[in-house]
Amino acid sequence: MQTFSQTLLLVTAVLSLTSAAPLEEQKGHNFKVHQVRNPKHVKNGALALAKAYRKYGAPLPEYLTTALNNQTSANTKRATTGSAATTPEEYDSEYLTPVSIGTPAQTLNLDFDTGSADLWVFSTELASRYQTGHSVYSPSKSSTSKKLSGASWDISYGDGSGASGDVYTDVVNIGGVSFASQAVEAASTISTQFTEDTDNDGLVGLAFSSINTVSPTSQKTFFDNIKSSLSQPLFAANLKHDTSGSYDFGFADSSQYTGSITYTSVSTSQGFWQFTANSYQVGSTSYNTKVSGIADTGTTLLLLPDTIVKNYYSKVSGAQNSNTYGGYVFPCSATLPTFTYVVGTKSIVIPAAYLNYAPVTDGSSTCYGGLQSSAGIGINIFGDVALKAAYVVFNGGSTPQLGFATK
Ligand SMILES: C[C@@H](SC(=N)N)c1ccc(Cl)cc1
Ligand SMILES: C[C@@H](SC(=N)N)c1ccc(Cl)cc1
Repeated sequence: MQTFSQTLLLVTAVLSLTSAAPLEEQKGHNFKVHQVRNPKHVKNGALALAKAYRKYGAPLPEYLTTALNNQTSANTKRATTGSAATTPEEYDSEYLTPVSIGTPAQTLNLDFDTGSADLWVFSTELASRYQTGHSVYSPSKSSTSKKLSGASWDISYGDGSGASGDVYTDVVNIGGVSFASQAVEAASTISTQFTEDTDNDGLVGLAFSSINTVSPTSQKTFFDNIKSSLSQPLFAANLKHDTSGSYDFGFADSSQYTGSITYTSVSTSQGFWQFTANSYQVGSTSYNTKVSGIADTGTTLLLLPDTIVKNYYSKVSGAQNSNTYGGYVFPCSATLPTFTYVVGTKSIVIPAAYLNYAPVTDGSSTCYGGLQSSAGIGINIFGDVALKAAYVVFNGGSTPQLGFATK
């Protein structure tokens, strides 16, 4: 409810905002004075109004203080960006990225996984035989570690692997971007897939925090924690075949892709970066059918419906769906077609070489396909075989989106 004097003030303030008569008329003489509006000046009614209130020594009404505060937080320019090199294991089976944890920094090589939301690490809480050969997180050696009282975690992945343990908060730095109180999930148990993977020291979950497994209070991913401080609320995956690529935070690196980035909508309902490709191609044959799936850096292969997989391997002489090897195999000498998925109107072409994943066992002349069936999973998975053909932007803005560019 405004008093008369406040209304008077408001009227005065508004009048002071209206443009005054041109300077030359005001001064009476006729020489042309050419005023140039400051192109940089952003009109800001709330600020001008507040100035008028202050000029008359009147207290600011609540709505005005609120407006100014909202602007201040919005105007606080996000400043940070960062970039970390990510290096493929043999056959591009996974990509490992150095991450610094604690004070002094303990650097571990972690698997960035846009298909899960837990940051967990090999730790001193594991039986010593499982620590051998790994970099492990030792909370007791970090002056900034804090035990998250009563918290535990237990994760199972689609491939049947898993891990569990308790939780600390500590400073985590990735590619120069730091967060002081990141939930660091220390493993005290890990499955055989992890005990056998001697280079992987844990995972950084980059899916949505809604699927974090910490109990009783779920924790935020590193990306969720740093998002508001980034120049732009996004990260990008630039995975490559048989050589190091990068994870970029807060910016899309235009030196790393060609043409434009095509953005497409994301469903976060299952906690994943789920999107829909409009169509696909096997070689030059186009199939006009939509394919939904998740952008998942933590899964090695491209896992799609049987119909698509059958269309693909029908073009590969000697291909068969092997019970022995659990998927489509073919002679390593076979000529493979490319596989294309279309995001918006942008075609992402997966080179044939990426679709010859690896010999079924070292030295074999039978090779395992990079494209396999998603039957039984319940969701299609655009894993590394698909993502390493693109520069992929994971935009966590108010409406999350995925962006794809060729490179
Ligand atoms: C979503 C991924 S797991 C992950 N990226 N953390 C997945 C689910 C189910 C299967 Cl069968 C294989 C992989
Ligand atoms: C990301 C998860 S699940 C998956 N395989 N897609 C995982 C499990 C086991 C290892 Cl050794 C590495 C990664």
